[in-house]
This record gives sequence, C-alpha cells and structure tokens, in this order.
Amino acid sequence: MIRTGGVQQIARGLCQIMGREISKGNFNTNISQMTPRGTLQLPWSSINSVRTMAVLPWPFSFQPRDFSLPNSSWGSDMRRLYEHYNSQCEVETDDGEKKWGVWRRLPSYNRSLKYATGGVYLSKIIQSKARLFTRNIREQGAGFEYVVFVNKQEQKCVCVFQAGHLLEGPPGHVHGGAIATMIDTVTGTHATYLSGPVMTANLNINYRSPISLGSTVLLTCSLDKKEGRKTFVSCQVTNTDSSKLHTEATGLFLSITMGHLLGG
Ligand SMILES: CCCCCCCC/C=C\CCCCCCCC(=O)SCCNC(=O)CCNC(=O)[C@H](O)C(C)(C)COP(=O)(O)OP(=O)(O)OC[C@H]1O[C@@H](n2cnc3c(N)ncnc32)[C@H](O)[C@@H]1OP(=O)(O)O
Repeated sequence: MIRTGGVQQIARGLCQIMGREISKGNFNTNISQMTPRGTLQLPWSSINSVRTMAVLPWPFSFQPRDFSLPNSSWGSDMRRLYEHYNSQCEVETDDGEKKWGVWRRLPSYNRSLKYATGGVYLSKIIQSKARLFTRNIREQGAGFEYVVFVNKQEQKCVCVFQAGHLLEGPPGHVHGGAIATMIDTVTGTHATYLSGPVMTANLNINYRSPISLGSTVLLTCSLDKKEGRKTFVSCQVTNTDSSKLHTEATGLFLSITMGHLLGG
C-alpha cells in the first residue's frame, strides 16, 4: 500500500529526536516558533517533498530510553556541567509560572530513525539491529557519555562529553576518530536543529592537544553562516573551564530531502 503517512511518521520521529513536540492535526502548517510546553511545527519544507512511500510503523512504539540523562558513570565534572546548563533550561517567573530558559536539553536515543538508514531497501534484520554509533555500547561510562544543550537565540550549542575507556587511541588518550565522531555528531545535530535534515558534506579538524581518557570535555558549536542549502558550523573542544583548547573544527552541512535518506 502506498501512502504519504510514513513521511509524517518519520518527521514526528525527528521531532522527538530533537526534543520538540508536535500535535496531531496541525502537522502541515509552517511555524518555526517554539513555545514553552507548547507545540512546534517543523519549518522543514523538505518533509513534504516525498510524496509516496510504503506505510512505515511509528519509529518509537515504546517509550525509548533517553541516554542524555545522568547515570552512575558520570564523574563530577560531567554532573556539574550538566547541572549548570540544565538549570538554565527552565526558569520560574515571579508569579511562579515555569517557562523555557535560554537552553534546551536535547534527548538522545540509541536509534536515529528506524527506517532512515538506507531506507526501505535495508533488510529487516539490519533495520532491527541498527544502532546509533555513539549510543551502541551498553556498559554505562565505557564509550560516549554526552549530553547536548542548544541555545536557539545565540544559535549555539554545547555538548558535555565524558570519554570512556573503550575510546582509547594513543595510550591513555582518546582516539582521534572518536573525537571526530563527537564533532560530527554535535555539529550535525546543531545544523539539523537550525536547518532541518542535513548531511555532513565536509568536516575539517585540527587536533591541538590530546584528551585524557576518562576526562570530561566541552564541545561548543556555533553557526558561522547559512547559504541556501549550506549550513556552516564551527566547533571547539576544550577542557571544562574552556582554558585549554583540545580540538577545533569546521563543518559544512547540506540540507537534504527525506527522499535522499530513504533512497539510500
Ligand atoms: C542526518 C539526518 C538527520 C537526522 C538528524 C537527527 C538529529 C539528531 C539525532 C541524532 C544525532 C546524530 C547526528 C549524526 C550526524 C552525523 C551526520 C553524518 O555523519 S552524515 C554521514 C556522512 N555524510 C555523508 O555520507 C554524505 C554523503 N554525501 C552526500 O550524500 C552528498 O554529497 C551531499 C548530500 C552532501 C550533497 O549532495 P547533493 O547532490 O545534494 O549536492 P551537490 O549538488 O553535490 O552540492 C550542493 C552544493 O554543495 C557544495 N558541496 C557539496 N559537497 C561539498 C564538499 N564536500 N565541500 C564543499 N562544498 C560541497 C557543492 O559544490 C554545491 O555548491 P554550489 O551550489 O555549486 O555552490
């Protein structure tokens, strides 16, 4: 059976990934504003560009685990920085009302989109086994422990990242590929937040000083510019008080249609 419903389900999944809420019924209106605890419409026109595809099940049929919440493996730096940004996500007004602050924490799951990795052409076995690269190590604290906060006003985002023992490259230090993975993930998430669905076209990385295994670092990303389909984002990886630069990078992200993802 061919319907357009799958596109909407995938878009709803993206909204959930990005920590945004949408309501049934008003899906096609074009609103980019977010209200505290309110609904949000995707400004992404590309969502509607795939007209036909097989009906797909809702990507998250159960309440998925949010991997960006504190767990027992988080060290004191990780917890302190989490609290620092998390406390600015929701503020209380004088009359006791809660409203969004300048930061938003993005929830994080171990799947990006159930059916987007190569689309409907992948075998069911691969689809069911697919996991987000950065969230595929079961043991807490062994791999990538991280949480991303976005600041829409300043078009900036930060990621607090604790590098686990399975990410070793040079003895006692984090593998350059693991650092690149985090940079790609955070700059890509930021570009998606600002521009809708994107893919990395170019990533330039300069490694300035090694990162100790087990340590917590801060990735700070900002929008450099947008030109048509191109979103340019830069990123610095520093120690937790930003006094030491570990890595710096720039990325180019190209807006894609859902058809680009689903077509493999
Ligand atoms: C990801 C989807 C959304 C989900 C987000 C969920 C949110 C959070 C959830 C979970 C967090 C996970 C976050 C992970 C993020 C990771 C992201 C990745 O790692 S993506 C994988 C690696 N990237 C690829 O595999 C791309 C492979 N390449 C392509 O598919 C194409 O080349 C593509 C789409 C990048 C561009 O192809 P064209 O056909 O659409 O566009 P053309 O015509 O080639 O280029 C358009 C313009 O861009 C320039 N351009 C293209 N590539 C360039 C390059 N490498 N350097 C400089 N310019 C480039 C061209 O010169 C052209 O410019 P002129 O319009 O003429 O000015």
